[in-house]
Amino acid sequence: MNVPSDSMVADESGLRWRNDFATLPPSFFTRLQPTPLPDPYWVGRSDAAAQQLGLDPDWFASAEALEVLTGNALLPGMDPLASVYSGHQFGVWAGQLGDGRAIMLGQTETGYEMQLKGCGMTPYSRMGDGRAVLRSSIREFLCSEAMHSLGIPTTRALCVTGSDARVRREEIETAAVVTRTAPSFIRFGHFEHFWANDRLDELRALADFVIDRFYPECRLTERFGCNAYAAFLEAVSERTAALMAQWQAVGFCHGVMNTDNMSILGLTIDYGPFQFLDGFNPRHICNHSDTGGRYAYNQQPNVAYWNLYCLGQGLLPLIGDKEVAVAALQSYQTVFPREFEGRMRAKLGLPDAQDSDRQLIEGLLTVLLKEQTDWTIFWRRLSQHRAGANVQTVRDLFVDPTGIDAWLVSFSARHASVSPALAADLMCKSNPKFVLRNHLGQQAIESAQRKDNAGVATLLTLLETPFEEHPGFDDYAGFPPDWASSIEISCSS
Ligand SMILES: Nc1ncnc2c1ncn2[C@@H]1O[C@H](COP(=O)(O)OP(=O)(O)OP(=O)(O)O)[C@@H](O)[C@H]1O
Ligand SMILES: [Mg+2]
Repeated sequence: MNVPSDSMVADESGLRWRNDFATLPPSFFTRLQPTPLPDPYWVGRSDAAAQQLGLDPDWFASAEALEVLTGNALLPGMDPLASVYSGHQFGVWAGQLGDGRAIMLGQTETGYEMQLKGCGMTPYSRMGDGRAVLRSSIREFLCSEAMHSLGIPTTRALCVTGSDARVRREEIETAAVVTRTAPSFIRFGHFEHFWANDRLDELRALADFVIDRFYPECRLTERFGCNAYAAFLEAVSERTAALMAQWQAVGFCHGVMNTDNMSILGLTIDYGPFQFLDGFNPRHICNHSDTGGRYAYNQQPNVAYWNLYCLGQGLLPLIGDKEVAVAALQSYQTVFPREFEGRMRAKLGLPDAQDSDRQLIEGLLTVLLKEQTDWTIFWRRLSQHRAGANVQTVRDLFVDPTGIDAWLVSFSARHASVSPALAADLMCKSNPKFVLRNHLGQQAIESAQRKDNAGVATLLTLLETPFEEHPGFDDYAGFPPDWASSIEISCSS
């Protein structure tokens, strides 16, 4: 393996490396090298993510990139490390966790951390093997880029590489590595870790690190008696509320909302057993391991709030007053509904708010619930109807159209004062035609397991521009086939 050297010299990748996270005290991380995988091959690559990083396109296509992004070589200036965190899993304190299979290679000068997921064991691997399998890596890769293109805050994925190295799960599978990027991978669990271990100096160092880089406005607050840590908690809570509104509006189920999977920046992080809703079932549970439904679709906003309480508990020694910490969490209760209604209004093509909108939204959800109408297809057909298509395409989605007919009357009445062109445009930009349904991912995975990566590339193209029509690809925007309901996605990855 190459030895890293001079940190700020641009290398062949076109990037200059630094690592702000490594300036934190040594108790935050362990420096270590990824464990190589034999004979890596490309599975999927996102040129859009590469461009965001400022990565040289020729280098990204090179054999060296394949080795570096599998963890088999380092570029000069990379400073690989795994970080420690703790967390609550399924509502229970789980103690120390950490990057058990993820290693941060460094941070680009443009401000993105680059992390390999599945690149070998770390001191935080516990019983795990440090690896990720091909199927879960493809899902993470595609969904990261899909969410980004939907305008939903997320960690991104630069590429997936595979290897024939064998990995044991329920059965023998092959290994893969996803390269992820984000301004920071710090989670609520990082704060909980230093709180639980009574390491207040480190807790403060972490909070200051995050505030200075990502929430500098908290230093200027006059709220909470000029308490920057309380303002920080409030800001994280509001970002999280906004994220939850986006998840709910697009029908995204995360599946494992443990506090170690909650980003301090309000990003979607850790694509495991996620799913986009097919039919509208608010109680839908996407994670086969979640037998109690803790992370069901309709629980997500409440669970996020619960997780924010855990973060608040972790920050309490810095905030200094429990009542202030509780007050800092209060705005979640107004920001989430406000953001959710805003997102739903956009889906309905309404550029401004009226008091009756909540009723319109709730009325629609009741109608969709009755027959568990397909979430994505309904919204797309409604958008097309507003753009001029016959309303019958919407009515066809219902065995008994009585409810939707009544609702469409109030929808039309509400639209009487809205420009049709403006409404149609807003709806077509708010209601994607393409989302990463389980069966689409599954088909691409099965091809990739036979070393045919064309399906991954096709899906990536569609998901990168999910609001466009893509003539000829309607099959990817259709109803899930019957066999889709038998796909079981669990925590196994
Ligand atoms: N195969 C594995 N080897 C080592 N550690 C693992 C493995 N799978 C999961 N872990 C660790 O178990 C904990 C919980 O796993 P979880 O599924 O939430 O995370 P993950 O998918 O590995 O990673 P991330 O949250 O970074 O996307 C984390 O500390 C994670 O690093
Ligand atoms: Mg995780």
